[in-house]
Amino acid sequence: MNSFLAETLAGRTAIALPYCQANGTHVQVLDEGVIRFEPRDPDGRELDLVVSCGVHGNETAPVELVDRLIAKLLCGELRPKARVLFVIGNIEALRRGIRYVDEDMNRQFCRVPDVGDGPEARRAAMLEMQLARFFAQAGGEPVQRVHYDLHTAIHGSLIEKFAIHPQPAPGKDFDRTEIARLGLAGVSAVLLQSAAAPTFSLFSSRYCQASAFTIELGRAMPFGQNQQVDLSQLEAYLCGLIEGEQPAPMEESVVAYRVAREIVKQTEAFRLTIDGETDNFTPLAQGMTIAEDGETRWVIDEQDARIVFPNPNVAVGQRAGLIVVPATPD
Ligand SMILES: O=C(O)CCC(=O)N[C@@H](CCC(=O)O)C(=O)O
Ligand SMILES: [Zn+2]
Repeated sequence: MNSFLAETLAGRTAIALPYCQANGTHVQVLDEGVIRFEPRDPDGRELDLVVSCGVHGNETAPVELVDRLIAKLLCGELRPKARVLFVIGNIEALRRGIRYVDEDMNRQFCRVPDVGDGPEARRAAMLEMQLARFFAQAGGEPVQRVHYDLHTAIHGSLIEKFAIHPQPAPGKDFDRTEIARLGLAGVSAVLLQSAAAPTFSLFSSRYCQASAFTIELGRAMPFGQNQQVDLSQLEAYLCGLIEGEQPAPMEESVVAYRVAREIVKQTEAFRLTIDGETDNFTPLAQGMTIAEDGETRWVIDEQDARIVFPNPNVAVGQRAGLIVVPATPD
């Protein structure tokens, strides 16, 4: 049998009623690239978990990882104790091996009622509905809700695996326990967002009350060329969660940075004055100019600043980089 990913990319999705595997696991394909697994007795579970990947079509290592997890569940090697929803995000972009077809899908979330009519905007709205339904359907006592949106980065990085934790809703705080747990998955840093970017993880955090993270897992490569990206620790961690483990967080294992400023491209004149290939987390000296856009200059006034996601080739109005600084513990 072909893998779930291969069938999905070939356009052979069979959306169907749920069925029950020999080991009691309930399985349902809910849409193209969206599949749910539930234990025989979901009331005893401790976790509802969403793992998404391929929101950017050129970031394939996490998609291969998700496909392996789905295969293990489909053949019965993994028996879920948690409810799990897997999402393969931008299928058409994955087919073409490009970041997006029309617009960056990871800027199309939380847009109700102004949903656009491009393919990414429509897909994002459908995925929001799937997540909202997945979390709302949970019966029994309320359980922990977690969403990991898995990505890889355009550039190299001085910290290979890091997470972005969306800005919490007013009155809420960052989830320190789930941040510390990420250390068990091989993630060594977290960026605490200070503004609401319309990403998939912001959606599940704000609208589904999930502990949500975008996770960067190395460098973006085409399918079959991800040998340099070692996801074994993350894979083992996710298998454990799916099988009902509630691992103790690794205190102090994840270094926290705060997003001090977002560099937003204002016009087509925008340009970086640092090398566009600069690695993520490269330190920036105080006083240096890192970008300009007509009369506007981005000068580093923060201490211990570092650059993350430098990219002058984004659309006007989008983020062209983040300036981050060490987060002081409260
Ligand atoms: O490497 C890059 O420049 C971009 C990598 C990437 O896709 N990052 C995500 C982060 C999303 C977030 O801030 O939560 C993105 O830009 O969508
Ligand atoms: Zn991405």
